[in-house]
Amino acid sequence: MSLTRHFNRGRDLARSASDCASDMFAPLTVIGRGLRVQADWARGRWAATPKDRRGPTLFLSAAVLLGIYLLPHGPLIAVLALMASAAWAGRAPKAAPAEPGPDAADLRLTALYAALTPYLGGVDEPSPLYSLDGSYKSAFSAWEFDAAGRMTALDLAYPAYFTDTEASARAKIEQVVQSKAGRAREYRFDWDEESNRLRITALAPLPTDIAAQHFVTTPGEIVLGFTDELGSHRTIPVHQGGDTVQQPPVIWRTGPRSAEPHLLALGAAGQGTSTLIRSIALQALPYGDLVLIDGAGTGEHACLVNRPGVYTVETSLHGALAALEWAAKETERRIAALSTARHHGVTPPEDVSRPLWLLLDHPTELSELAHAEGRPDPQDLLEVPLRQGRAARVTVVIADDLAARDRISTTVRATTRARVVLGPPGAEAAEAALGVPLDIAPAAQMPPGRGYARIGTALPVRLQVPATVDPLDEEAPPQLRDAVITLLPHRDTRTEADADVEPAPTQPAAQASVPAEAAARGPVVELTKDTAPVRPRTAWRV
Ligand SMILES: Nc1ncnc2c1ncn2[C@@H]1O[C@H](COP(=O)(O)OP(=O)(O)OP(=O)(O)O)[C@@H](O)[C@H]1O
Repeated sequence: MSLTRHFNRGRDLARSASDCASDMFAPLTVIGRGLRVQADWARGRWAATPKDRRGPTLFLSAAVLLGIYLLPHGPLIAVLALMASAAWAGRAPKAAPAEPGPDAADLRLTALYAALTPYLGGVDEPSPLYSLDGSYKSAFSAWEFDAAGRMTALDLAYPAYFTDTEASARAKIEQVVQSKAGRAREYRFDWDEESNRLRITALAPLPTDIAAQHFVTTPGEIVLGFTDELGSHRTIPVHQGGDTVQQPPVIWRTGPRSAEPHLLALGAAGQGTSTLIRSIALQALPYGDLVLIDGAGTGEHACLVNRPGVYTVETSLHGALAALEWAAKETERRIAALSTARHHGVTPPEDVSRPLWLLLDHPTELSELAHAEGRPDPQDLLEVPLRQGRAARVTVVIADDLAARDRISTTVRATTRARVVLGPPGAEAAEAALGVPLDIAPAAQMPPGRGYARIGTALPVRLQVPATVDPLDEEAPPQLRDAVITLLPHRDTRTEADADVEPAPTQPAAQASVPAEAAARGPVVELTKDTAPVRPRTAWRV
């Protein structure tokens, strides 16, 4: 042990002595190295001097040395000059500048250029924009990268013969760009077909922390969600993260003057179509009445049961058929009443002008059941409200699974001109859901409630639905549940007093008075999953 200590101590001493010595003798080392350099130089010169000139050279050198010797302090000056020049020649050579590392942007753009070449390169072209031995600088004119080295924008040219009018050709390019630039983000593709240029922009994520709340809109306007500044020129004040900020909403205008009186929302499973229905219901209830059909029967809309203005929340095929038959007759009754009022030049009664909402969550499940049982398809019963509902202020909202889009009836597809798709859709599914190809490449993963909306013939815009959780979902964050409870008609608590439900009128003639009664009735439901009944009201039982 002690031997090791001695050994270590000795080694430390030796190391510090050598450090000291090297510091002390550093000037001598430099001069010595310089003298060696000079000697090498002199030897080289001597070897390079032709033999016949060596004698005169030697003689001249000797004469110079003699002259120096004879000068006052000549030898001392000569020695000092020699030492100084040796110190200069022997100084440590400058470290060679480090080779610049490869530029990340350069590498990424080169990789993207190479990946696009098979799709945009011309085989027989004399000077193609894209070729195997070409440079990205020939086709890419501008680019931007963020601090993390990720591409945020790119401007590129493509050859005129590229079939930029074909959705499938575009989709291939968009797929390549997204795979090279990172699938975690969304990209907007602006194809300038006239000048054969493509502008690619990476899109910042939309905020996901906007909860259900009272939005500042006019009656008939429904906030489907929020978008970016490209998607809306309007902003509304929103409570977000404990503050009030301005956010651009996606507004859907309903009512008799709306060109898009009905909405179809499709979404991948778990991406938030039921949440969208709940969000619409909460915005519609202050101004109208609603019938809700929950085809999946999951009870996700039980919080609306027996609320003022909510006629019914149906989960069974039987109840759904009864409710929809009533809705069809109610639409016809409203049309007749409106036409009579117009004929007599009087204001239509309030019960025909109060908006009526038919909200159907996963109706294709009921369609399948109806088909199996040989009963009428609930979607067929929507024909009258869909076709004549606009004048009668009857608005239909249908939400279903993206995978069930083929089971959506032709009438529904033809009459729902406001469209939403939630979740990351493929190019084909997006086109089927929105009616036009999507010029945005969705991120591989999207939070619930994220998708795209298209109102009428406008271009699709990005959409984030406000977080409108089921207040009966005990796993949902309490503040989000409370936000929804606050908006339910007759804001109350989870301990609302139980009360007998007044029997609804049973005569068809009395159906017109249902809205007024529904509005007048007080809170009657206890907000718990066990006791909230989901049952049809007797008014439209068949
Ligand atoms: N906009 C949103 N913000 C926050 N959370 C959301 C949003 N939309 C949905 N969620 C959450 O995602 C989950 C699934 O939502 P939801 O039930 O609405 O989806 P869905 O599409 O109807 O599902 P399914 O098709 O399986 O019935 C729920 O926990 C819900 O709270």
